[in-house]
Amino acid sequence: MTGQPPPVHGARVEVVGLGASYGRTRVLDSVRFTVGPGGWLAVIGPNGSGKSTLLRSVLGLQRHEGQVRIDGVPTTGLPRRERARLLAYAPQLPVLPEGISTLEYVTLGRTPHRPLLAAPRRVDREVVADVMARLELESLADRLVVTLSGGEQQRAVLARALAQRPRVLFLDEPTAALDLGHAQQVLDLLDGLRRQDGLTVVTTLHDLTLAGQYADRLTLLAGGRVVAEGTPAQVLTPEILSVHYGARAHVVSGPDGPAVLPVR
Ligand SMILES: Nc1ncnc2c1ncn2[C@@H]1O[C@H](COP(=O)(O)OP(=O)(O)OP(=O)(O)O)[C@@H](O)[C@H]1O
Repeated sequence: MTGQPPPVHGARVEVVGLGASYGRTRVLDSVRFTVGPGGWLAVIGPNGSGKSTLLRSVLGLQRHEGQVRIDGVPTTGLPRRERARLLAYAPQLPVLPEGISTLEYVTLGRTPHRPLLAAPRRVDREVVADVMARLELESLADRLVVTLSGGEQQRAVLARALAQRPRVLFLDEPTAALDLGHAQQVLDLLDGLRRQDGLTVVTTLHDLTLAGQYADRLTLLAGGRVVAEGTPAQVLTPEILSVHYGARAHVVSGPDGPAVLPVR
């Protein structure tokens, strides 16, 4: 492990009246949530409920209505570079560039912080080395990033987002391609960053047990609307899972939050 990079401080994210459509099909309506510095909000919901569209809208990557404020400042007025210094995003299905190494790919995360076309500075190299060590990517540094396995690519995408040293991190299904140990490693890393540095974390998560054990608030989307929100224990109930997922499940409470056990 290398020396600690300078700390970042999380920001408050407020989303009000968010709506989005694809053509004439409305996929998000009147969505609102707030997450404070150091908070971890997991957006959950069945397939097609609008989770990815919500993240993309909040990041300004998608046409939408409504307002997104970071520390009270509407993001619509923020220059793109300033927005990239505040907010980082790891998409569910990233398109990785051909012909560049994993190290070069992760270093792209430093772009918003350094002068255009300038070579990486010492601080950039230190931040990149730190996140690559934390995500066990050092031995893959020289491999073409497109040749990594699915789970290795997912860790590289997360490393690039962390190298950005954002104040808010948006992750779409960050553990989808990871085995259980690597999923816990990534979630523990995020948990450490939010507790130590106050990084604000917003993730979508299909694994409801992991969502319940790591996030401090859950927002449940169904049909593009918020149908439940609160602490994991408030949202992860057998009734809510039955109504909105059509799922049969027991919910077992544990010291780190509820665990969802599917019932045959
Ligand atoms: N580019 C698009 N054009 C048309 N419809 C789209 C497009 N992208 C998404 N949709 C639709 O919008 C709805 C919400 O999709 P979205 O990907 O946001 O859901 P999700 O909750 O992230 O789903 P999943 O859990 O399956 O990843 C779905 O009905 C989807 O089919």
